[in-house]
Parts: sequence; C-alpha cells; structure tokens
Amino acid sequence: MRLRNKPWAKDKIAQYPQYIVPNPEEYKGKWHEAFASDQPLHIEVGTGKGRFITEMAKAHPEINYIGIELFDSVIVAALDRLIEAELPNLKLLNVNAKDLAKFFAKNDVQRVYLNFSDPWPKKRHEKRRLTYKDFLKLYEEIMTDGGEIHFKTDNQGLFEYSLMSFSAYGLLLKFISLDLHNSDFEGNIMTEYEEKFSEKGNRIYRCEVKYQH
Ligand SMILES: C[S@@+](CC[C@H](N)C(=O)[O-])C[C@H]1O[C@@H](n2cnc3c(N)ncnc32)[C@H](O)[C@@H]1O
Repeated sequence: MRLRNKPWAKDKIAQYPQYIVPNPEEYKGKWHEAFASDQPLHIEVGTGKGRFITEMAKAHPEINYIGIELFDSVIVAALDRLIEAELPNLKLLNVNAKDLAKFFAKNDVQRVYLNFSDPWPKKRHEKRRLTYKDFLKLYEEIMTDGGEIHFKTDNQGLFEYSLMSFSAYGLLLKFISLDLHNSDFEGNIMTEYEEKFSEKGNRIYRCEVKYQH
C-alpha cells in the first residue's frame, strides 16, 4: 500500500510545534537556537516511525538529533514516541530530503544516518535513492568537513550500489559489516524495518563513510 499524507496527521503535527518543527528554514545555520544547546547535530534521513532516532537520543544526551520523514502519516508514530519520551535533544521534520539545503547550512550537521532506505531497484529511479550522487552532494553541503554517513540495509543490491556511489564520490570507507547481527559490533539500535527483515532471516549490511574534506 502506498503511504500518502493524511489530513488527520497534519492536524496532530500542528499541535506539537516543539517536536515537529513547522518552520525549519528559520533555523538554517542556527539549530542550536531550536535546541537551546550547542551540541553536535546528527540527522536521520527517512526516519519512518522513529524508533532508531528516539533510542539514539535517549542513549546520547550529549548529541542533538533530527529525524526527517516525508510522510506525515508515518512521522506521527515518531511524534507519539517523542511525546512519550519528552527528549530535549530530538526534533522531527516532516519534509522531503531533496530540500535539505533549505533547512541546513554548511557545518550544521556532523553525521547523517540512512537506515533501510527505499531501494528503488529500477535504473530509471536511481536518482531517488538516498545514496545517489546528488544526495551525497547535498549531505556534503550541510555537513562539517569530515562528516560521516552511517548506512544500513538488508538490500544487497542497494548496499553494493551505495558502496560504489560512495567510492565514486571520494568518500572514505571507515567501517563495513556484511552481517551486522553476527558481528561484534556493539550498541546497534534496531529500526522498525531492521526488526521486520531480520526476523525473516535477512542479513543486515552496515557501513560508515567519511567526507575527506
Ligand atoms: C523503508 S522505510 C525505513 C524507515 C526506518 N528508517 C526504518 O529503518 O525502520 C524508508 C522511509 O524513508 C522515507 N523517505 C524516503 N524518501 C524520503 C525523502 N526523500 N525524504 C524524506 N523521507 C524519505 C519513507 O517515507 C520511509 O518512511
């Protein structure tokens, strides 16, 4: 079933401007004002129902987090988690990642998380993949020099494509696991999709890459 934006979700989102920022362009270059703290900022692009970003914010109060999700009918589930957890270091944006440069300036962000991004397997949809070169350029435009992308997926085709895309862009590979759940990687936080796919027996791939300037 295709997820669409829903009026009931819009109404709910409008009630919580302290959690789902209604005017993110106003914080471009000054996100510390939105958080009232100058901590590093990590964002998750395609946050879905928000389990990963909420648990990360609980585990790392010294980092500020923003979860970015296109569909309001999905982000309301992340909003419910945030209302429950009342975390001062987490905010959500109901926007399209292709507009990231409208909301973030160079040096605003230290790290981008991509978890179980939609694979868009058809070649003609390559530009929609969140690891396509145009997105890598966009992340570079909003990150500090040496900023990192942490990426995980169960989709072997998307993982292989992304490794090639990272390499072609000149990103430095810092970490790779071809079977995350059978590795000694510590501190993994499961996303909703990760739980679903690993219960089916799918292998989880993970890598960390770094911009070199
Ligand atoms: C397959 S789901 C994974 C959700 C979550 N990260 C997880 O692992 O459970 C991918 C999510 O990314 C969102 N998404 C895809 N393209 C996006 C874009 N351009 N901007 C914002 N969100 C996007 C989708 O709406 C969807 O909720």
